[in-house]
Amino acid sequence: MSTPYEEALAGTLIDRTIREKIVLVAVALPGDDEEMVEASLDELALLVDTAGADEVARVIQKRDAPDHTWYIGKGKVDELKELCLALDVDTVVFDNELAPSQQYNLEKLLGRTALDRTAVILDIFGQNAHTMEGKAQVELALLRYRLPRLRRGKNAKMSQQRGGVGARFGGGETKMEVDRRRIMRRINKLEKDLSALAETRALQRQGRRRSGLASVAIVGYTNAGKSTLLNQLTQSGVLTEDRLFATLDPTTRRLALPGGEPVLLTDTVGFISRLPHGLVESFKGTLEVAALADYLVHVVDVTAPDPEGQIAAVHEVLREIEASAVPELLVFNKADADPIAAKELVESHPGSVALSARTGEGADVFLRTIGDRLRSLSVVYELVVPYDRGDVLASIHREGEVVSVGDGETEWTIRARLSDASAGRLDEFVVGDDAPADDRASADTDRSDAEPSEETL
Ligand SMILES: Nc1nc2c(ncn2[C@@H]2O[C@H](COP(=O)(O)OP(=O)(O)OP(=O)(O)O)[C@@H](O)[C@H]2O)c(=O)[nH]1
Ligand SMILES: [Mg+2]
Repeated sequence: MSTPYEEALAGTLIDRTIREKIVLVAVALPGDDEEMVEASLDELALLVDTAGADEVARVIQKRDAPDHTWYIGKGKVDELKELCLALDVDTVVFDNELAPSQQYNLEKLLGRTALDRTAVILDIFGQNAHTMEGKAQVELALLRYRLPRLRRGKNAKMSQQRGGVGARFGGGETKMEVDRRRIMRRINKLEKDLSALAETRALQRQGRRRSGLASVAIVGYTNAGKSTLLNQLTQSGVLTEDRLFATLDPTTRRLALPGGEPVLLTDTVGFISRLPHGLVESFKGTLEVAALADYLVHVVDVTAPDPEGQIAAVHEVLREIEASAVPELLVFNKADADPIAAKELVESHPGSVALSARTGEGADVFLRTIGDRLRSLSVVYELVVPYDRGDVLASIHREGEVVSVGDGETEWTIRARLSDASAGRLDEFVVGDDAPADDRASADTDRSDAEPSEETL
């Protein structure tokens, strides 16, 4: 018996026995730079390839505005149909987001499946989710996408009979109402499950906070080398691939910084330009790791066609998930493949570092930098430590910067610059700090539920 997830993907998995032939379509609106439209289509071709199909042609139309009915002009749809017949094309994929009605009209006229960028991304996500939460998030996004498109089931017959990309988002028209109700019930169930998982995660997070470890999230454009970096630094066996969205499920590992201070490093899902809003919504559980981190390591691929554009796209997603306020360290990766580009990018982004996650070159500077950055977030705390707790004095020296040590009758009074995390861990010895009033309020709240505990992952 198949699980609901398998069922949700049943119409959605690529038929591996054929590689579908795909025509890519884009509309250039006034103000769109032609090169950018081409670059965006190159990326769409990569997405299509990752999903398991082949680009056989691309069509670009300049328009003042998208056509309400077809997105492109009617004349262009006719041309597109000719092209599909001539090249035996299975599916057309638009780089722009199609309204359900436009998708329906296009399929009716073309006699084959019409998809948009969002559908292709959803498809890749569907193939790459492995954990329970990842699968629930993907299924939710897929069902939300499919719901307003249910009626188009009878279209694109050819593609549906053959399976493949096109079959993925269709529904049976005869049982449309039944399907709709079923999907809505399933959406409700998934939303409930995901919010229960969010609660579990909040508890885990509380545990981590108590353990006092600073959290660092690795973010960046898809394929930038985030997982390779995590592996390089922590010898984890996270899957790395020259494919888009290889990672959907977050992995957290403990990493010791050069000063000895441990941090939690999390590798997570990559971003892309115009990441579908529905996916961001469904993946908020996974994405919140960035918003809640103490620091972001923003990995950029220096060999990408437009690294600056990718940085901007990542910043846009960070804004959408409310992670803009978290400080970031820009890391220019794949310096081994293009050292000159890496050097130029570092020069134009003061404070950034370059490295090769693959060879490890530059990792030492990176680690020192992130250590310094985390320390600079720190506050001067006053601690009272009994003379018989030399171990505590040693950890203060190791993790922070000691400003002064006063000797008392039975104890040292130490002023030291500590990260929030270290202060949390040393909570029982802290008697005061010089944080600004509101910071202190939040630091106190954070620490109020802290108790000395083993560091836990
Ligand atoms: N030359 C070179 N290739 C690298 C480097 N780091 C990563 N790569 C390659 O880039 C590709 C993507 O690496 P990943 O680590 O999977 O990238 P990611 O950012 O985790 O990608 P997603 O999880 O798909 O978003 C793989 O083929 C890596 O081998 C590097 O420093 N140099
Ligand atoms: Mg990855």
